[in-house]
Amino acid sequence: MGPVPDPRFAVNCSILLTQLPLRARLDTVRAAGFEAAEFWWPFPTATPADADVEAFVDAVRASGLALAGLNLFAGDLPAGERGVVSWPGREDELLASVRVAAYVGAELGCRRFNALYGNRLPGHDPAEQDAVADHNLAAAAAELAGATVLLEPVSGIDAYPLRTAADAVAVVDRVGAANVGLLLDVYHLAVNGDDVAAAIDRFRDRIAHVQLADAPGRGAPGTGTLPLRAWIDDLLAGGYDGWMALEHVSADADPFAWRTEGSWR
Ligand SMILES: O=C(O)C(=O)CO
Repeated sequence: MGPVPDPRFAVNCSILLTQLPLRARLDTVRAAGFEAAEFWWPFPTATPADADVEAFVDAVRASGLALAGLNLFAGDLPAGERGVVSWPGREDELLASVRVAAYVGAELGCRRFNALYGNRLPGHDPAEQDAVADHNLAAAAAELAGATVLLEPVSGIDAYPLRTAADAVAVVDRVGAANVGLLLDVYHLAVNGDDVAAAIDRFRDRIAHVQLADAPGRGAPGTGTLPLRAWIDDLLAGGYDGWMALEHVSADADPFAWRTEGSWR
């Protein structure tokens, strides 16, 4: 085996540098030497005005950054919602956001779209929600042909049913579309008690995107106890050549200082 290549880090601009307006945020990321950014759904509703979509596309394009990933509409995140993919009655919103994402992807060359599954709803049969999810994911995968729809295990929300890499891969298998893959967010997996090294080993060929933060605290690499360096090296040595998005919080003036401080494992 040859030398392990350097990771290609992207920056999640929905969690980092959010004190800055969009253009300044993107320019800061570019000036720090990154070549890509990613976003959670960047609009207040699933059906943004054309002018808002164009403003977003223009801002990313003007920054010179690639768009590494985009979440589909996921409901009210601050209120604890994490997606509408499995929510009966929200199909039109989800699919409207898929069409917007397809447009943004075509404009900016983005090929990774994260479809947050949605919390379990009181009074609804989980099987009914899973059937809604299967239908929506198949439709999203068809609309986003040529790109990949991602499924992400998430921590911190008890009602969110995808906790481990195996949970997400089970949905990938159920849907059965070739362009649905696993979003390996090592922070969420570790917080949920999943064995991240084993998940990388077992699901290597299903991993379509990677996100990084340390735990506890969801801080920058080196602020917690996770062996991020070892997991990154394992992914790279195993042939993963996609973006690894920094999806951590930071109150530091320079949220990227850890890269040169050598303090991360
Ligand atoms: O809601 C979160 O924490 C996410 O990571 C969404 O992608």
